[in-house]
Amino acid sequence: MNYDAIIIGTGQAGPSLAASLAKNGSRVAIVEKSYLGGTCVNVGCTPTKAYVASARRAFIAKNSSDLGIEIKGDVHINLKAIKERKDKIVSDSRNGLESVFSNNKNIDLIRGKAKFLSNTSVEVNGKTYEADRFYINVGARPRIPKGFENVDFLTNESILELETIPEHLIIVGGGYIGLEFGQMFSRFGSKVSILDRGDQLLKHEDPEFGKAIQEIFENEGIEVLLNSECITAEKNGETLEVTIQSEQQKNKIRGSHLLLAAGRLPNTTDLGLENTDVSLDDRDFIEVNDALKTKASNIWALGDCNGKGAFTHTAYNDFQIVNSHLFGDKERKLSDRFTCYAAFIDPPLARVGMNLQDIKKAGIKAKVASRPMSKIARAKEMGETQGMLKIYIEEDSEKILGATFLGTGADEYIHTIIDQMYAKQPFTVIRDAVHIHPTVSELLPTMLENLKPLEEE
Ligand SMILES: Cc1cc2nc3c(=O)[nH]c(=O)nc-3n(C[C@H](O)[C@H](O)[C@H](O)COP(=O)(O)OP(=O)(O)OC[C@H]3O[C@@H](n4cnc5c(N)ncnc54)[C@H](O)[C@@H]3O)c2cc1C
Ligand SMILES: NC(=O)c1ccc[n+]([C@@H]2O[C@H](COP(=O)([O-])OP(=O)(O)OC[C@H]3O[C@@H](n4cnc5c(N)ncnc54)[C@H](O)[C@@H]3O)[C@@H](O)[C@H]2O)c1
Repeated sequence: MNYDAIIIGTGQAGPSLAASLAKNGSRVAIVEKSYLGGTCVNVGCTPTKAYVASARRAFIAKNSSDLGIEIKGDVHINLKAIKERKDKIVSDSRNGLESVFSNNKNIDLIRGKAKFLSNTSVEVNGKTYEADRFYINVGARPRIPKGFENVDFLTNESILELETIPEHLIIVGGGYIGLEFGQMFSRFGSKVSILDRGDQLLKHEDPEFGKAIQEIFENEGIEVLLNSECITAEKNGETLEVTIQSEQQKNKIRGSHLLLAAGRLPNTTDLGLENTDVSLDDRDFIEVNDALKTKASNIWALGDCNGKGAFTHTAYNDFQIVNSHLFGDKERKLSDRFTCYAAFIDPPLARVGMNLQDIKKAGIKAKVASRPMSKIARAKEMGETQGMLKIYIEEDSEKILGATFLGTGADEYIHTIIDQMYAKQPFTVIRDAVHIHPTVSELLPTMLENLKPLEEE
């Protein structure tokens, strides 16, 4: 069977690209080996944020006496009902995608696992399909550390299938996945222990943010064990035992359930890429240029599998870049993208561009605007004063280098900074803007009136 283009994977870039190619007259096939919608829709952003919302309601129900709200009696957490709500949101999204494909006569959906036979052909379920161009959007999967293969562990996929709340959830990994699930299950009623081999939570953030999050988690009753390399696990009756190597000693921690949140690996090593000109880097990510083209002139790689981002918005932006080269002004490129993301813990941590460590490493002369949430009127009114805001400005250009916000609503007002960075305007534009009272955002101009040298941080 011959197509103009074949897309492998229905994650966050593939479906939009299929629709655009089809709209512009191409005959397209899109191959999917699992559920339509990929990680984000089925086992990533969508289900976890639905659970985060339930967990926050539970927390508020149990912890509002400081605002004069007392709930007498038990707050019951019904994980089965929480899961049913999540399943409905996920299946609505998945079904929406199914109908996009079935209603488009230029798109064939092929169910099965694709493997390249050459630069111009793939095999799916024993059948060969040829195309002029290929777009790889195969995503990533959980990394299972050595020593854990033979134990009954959970991943971000299986934990979302539980219908009863774990008594004691041990989590290996203090990154986004570990923290989001950790706080959520603690709020559902599990005892939670988060273990990381590093010396702080969220290793990509400045240490003060890792520390602040650790404090917030510990205040909620979550156990955080740092400098703890988890080397193996075994089952002893109903109990799971994880062996930890820390400071020359071996310890054991026991719990009822074990979640592995120890990073993700790209789905690139069983794709038959050895039959093509596509190359992988030393971490098995597909190597691409600024327009996401691989070393094969007719094959592009988008989303998590190219290692240029690990988020839904970066995968979708990859689609926008490729699409601009196909049907637009051909001007969009990877190197124009600023790193930005949020960890959807409560309060959320949101980040754009450089942090203090990055700036120091790059030797850039910079100033900082900062404010603790405890000095923000709206946060006080809401009773949510945990966290702090930092914005970094390059001294010479007056451009914003980056910001890290930890605080209520941070995942929304970080966009004030993101947009300003894309607008390539000096920080003085925000400094002189009038923001609405009472919001957290209204303090951003005030913060920028008080820049300090980095050394005073
Ligand atoms: C628990 C969790 C929470 C997350 N939360 C967020 C969040 O809040 N915000 C955010 O921005 N990001 C979040 N992410 C990350 C986000 O889900 C991913 O970055 C995003 O889904 C990547 O999209 P993608 O298109 O690259 O690949 P994916 O969405 O992973 O899609 C790849 C698809 O390709 C298919 N596939 C793979 N190999 C083949 C093959 N050989 N043949 C056919 N099909 C194949 C897979 O089955 C899959 O459907 C989260 C991730 C996890 C795990
Ligand atoms: N809010 C979001 O946008 C969001 C949410 C969840 C996941 N994600 C995506 O998923 C990706 C993966 O997330 P993740 O949290 O699994 O990975 P991560 O790389 O962010 O964190 C993994 C952590 O596990 C630790 N670790 C690994 N092996 C260990 C061991 N044997 N013992 C102790 N600690 C160990 C590492 O030190 C690291 O801190 C992220 O890069 C992110 O892009 C995004």
